[in-house]
Amino acid sequence: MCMAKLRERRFVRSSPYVGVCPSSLRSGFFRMVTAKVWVLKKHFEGFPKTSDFDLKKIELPKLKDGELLLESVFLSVDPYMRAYSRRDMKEGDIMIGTQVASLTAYFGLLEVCKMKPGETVLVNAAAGAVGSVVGQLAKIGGCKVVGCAGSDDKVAYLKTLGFDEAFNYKTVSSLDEALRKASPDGYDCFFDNVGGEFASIAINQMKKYGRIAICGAISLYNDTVPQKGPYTQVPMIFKELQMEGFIVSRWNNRREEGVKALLKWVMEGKVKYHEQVTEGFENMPMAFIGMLKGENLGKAVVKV
Ligand SMILES: NC(=O)C1=CN([C@@H]2O[C@H](COP(=O)(O)OP(=O)(O)OC[C@H]3O[C@@H](n4cnc5c(N)ncnc54)[C@H](OP(=O)(O)O)[C@@H]3O)[C@@H](O)[C@H]2O)C=CC1
Ligand SMILES: C/C=C/C(C)=O
Repeated sequence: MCMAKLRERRFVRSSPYVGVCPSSLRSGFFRMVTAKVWVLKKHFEGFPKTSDFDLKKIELPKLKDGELLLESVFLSVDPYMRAYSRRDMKEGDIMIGTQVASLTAYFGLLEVCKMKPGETVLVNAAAGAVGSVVGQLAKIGGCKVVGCAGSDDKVAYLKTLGFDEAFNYKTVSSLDEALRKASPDGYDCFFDNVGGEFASIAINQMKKYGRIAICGAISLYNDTVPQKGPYTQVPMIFKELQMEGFIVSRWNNRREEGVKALLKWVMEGKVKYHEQVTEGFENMPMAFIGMLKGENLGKAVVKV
């Protein structure tokens, strides 16, 4: 997701850079633009480091017909920043790039988990952008919601959002016990943002015919060596579970429906959100790394 201000028509460019911020416009016939860019210097080895990125200044190529120049206002610290152009825009207009966080929760819960009123929904990374919306949508849908997150403050936040049960997965003595205590009858739906060990344990506590939406696997993204079991085939068979991975863009043709529904709930106060704002384009790698470490509450964004 990005929010950008239209500075000049005729320029919109996908680039190999992690983040681009046009910083100055030189007047004159050719209107050359310099921009600050974060360049991925080196592919991550294990957990990303600030030294993997380089901040550079570049001169952007001249605009071509049909292109727009966008100046970033807010950037998201996840890898799917996009911009789209509209012919009827004028200088100074604000454009919103692809939004995925809340739509991911909406379509994942409705279409993959197929939640029904009265069911019990489990979500991990629950205080983050996707997870916090999953929990609130499941409440709107008449479900019991169990969430877990990585700090006591985040757990307290989940309670303010209406989660029925919440726990700190980093401090519980047994994840298995914590999940059982939160829902002794097990789980109908599991919205998995984390994968790995958490998912293996949770899958054992699914109810018969439970549905598991594999949204993300953040506990695995920075592994240099693939993690091994415990393996989940046996509970999958005997509980007759359905597990489905998904990418939110599957429902691009229903974005308007999702955005309208979510906006209505936000306006009605039924869906609350929090933004973790890092100030300054220069701090983008730190914001990204901080998000991976769990320093964000809600959606992590950078105010350029
Ligand atoms: N399938 C799709 O179309 C999409 C998938 N995603 C996925 O959804 C998930 C959530 O994304 P998003 O909401 O943007 O990010 P979040 O805002 O949830 O931020 C990431 C959070 O993950 C938690 N986390 C990090 N490492 C671990 C770990 N080892 N174990 C458990 N929790 C961990 C941290 O919270 P804590 O303090 O609780 O540990 C951190 O705050 C990601 O896996 C992402 O890849 C996102 C968008 C679209
Ligand atoms: C579109 C985003 C995908 C993941 C897995 O984060």
